[in-house]
Amino acid sequence: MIDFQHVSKEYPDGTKAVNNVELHLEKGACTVLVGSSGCGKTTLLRMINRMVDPTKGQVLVNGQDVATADPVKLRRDVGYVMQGSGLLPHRTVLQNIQTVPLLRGEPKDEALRRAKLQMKNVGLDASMGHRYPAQLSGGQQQRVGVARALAADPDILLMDEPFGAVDPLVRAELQAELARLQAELKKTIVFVTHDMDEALALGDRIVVLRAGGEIVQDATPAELVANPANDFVRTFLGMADGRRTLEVRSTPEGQVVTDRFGRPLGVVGQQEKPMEPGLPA
Ligand SMILES: Nc1ncnc2c1ncn2[C@@H]1O[C@H](COP(=O)(O)OP(=O)(O)OP(=O)(O)O)[C@@H](O)[C@H]1O
Repeated sequence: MIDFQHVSKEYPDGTKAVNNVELHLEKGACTVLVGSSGCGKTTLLRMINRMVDPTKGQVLVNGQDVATADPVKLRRDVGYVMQGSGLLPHRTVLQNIQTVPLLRGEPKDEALRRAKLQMKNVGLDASMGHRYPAQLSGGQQQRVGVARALAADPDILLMDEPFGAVDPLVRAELQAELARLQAELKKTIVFVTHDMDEALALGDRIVVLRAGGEIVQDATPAELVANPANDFVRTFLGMADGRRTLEVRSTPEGQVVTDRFGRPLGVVGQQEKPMEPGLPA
């Protein structure tokens, strides 16, 4: 679906942001690029919709080199959500969400219908449609940002630290909403974060990067936690300090899951798992 082939980016001031990256992103999956500040995540993301052009190598979307695509059309066809939502301040919520459908020449009533549907999809009350972005909370603005990106019905959704500026509770809510939406929509999502918990919550695949856009590990969340490639990944996961090492302890009250200090975190799940499709009952 999206292929980075020997991709490098050197900015005009000589900064080597990304060096010889080889990466394949699956259609319909959420791939999270995770790594500390400045490791090249945003640079990689922006190469997909040509906000940044590589200095070497190629980025292919469905087999086509994006360098040969019209950048304006590409940006309309690829959804983009960023931190701080990037909403137009003098346009209402509904006007913001309708931007791309109207630019594409869709009839006004169809664009409005789609905008209202997307507001509902991201959990925004219809009454907010006529507010301006400054009249919304940070979390609500991010929801509008997601609705705006989805209103264009893109196959690909690029998300650059979209929930970075909201408090932890709202952030967890937004992550859960996105996971719910994605289970239904199956978009190809590329999600950038420096937060490993967020990566584990959302990623079908997680690509761990370090300085210079070097890929340290590309794995499913379970593989990453079970088999971190090296100390860098272990530290980034918080395994080096034991944060993810949980224990099951027997107590007079029953079995309890604790952290490495013995602090109770929860219990071992008792819920029945749904049967795999196709297996005999
Ligand atoms: N326009 C630019 N000109 C020069 N250097 C740049 C430019 N944009 C980014 N860089 C540099 O390229 C490197 C990678 O930046 P990038 O924004 O891709 O990293 P990041 O992993 O997304 O970081 P963050 O998590 O802080 O957003 C950094 O060293 C950054 O300073």
